[in-house]
Amino acid sequence: MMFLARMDVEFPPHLTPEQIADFQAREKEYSGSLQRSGEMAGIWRIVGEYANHSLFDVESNDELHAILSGFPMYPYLKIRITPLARHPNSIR
Ligand SMILES: O=C(O)CC1=CCC(=O)O1
Repeated sequence: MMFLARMDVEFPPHLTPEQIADFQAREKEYSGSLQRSGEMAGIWRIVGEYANHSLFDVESNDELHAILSGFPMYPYLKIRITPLARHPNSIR
């Protein structure tokens, strides 16, 4: 099952730059492992925003939820999910 996620990052003002850098480092590690295992098929920065579009290839809604809630920055992410189905005109 393919899902498109839009994630907007909203850090609260009380976090220090060091705390933010730590979240970003842990996020990069977790995201990298999901990309290497294939559950995260890609991630793109949305130009001009602290936000991304990511593509997930997972077995179920429950698996997607577990993956998303495992992101270290999850408490600071506003996530919108679009389930994707194969388009009849797709040649792949
Ligand atoms: O877009 C970001 O920087 C936040 C993020 C969520 C998943 C990821 O890899 O980065």
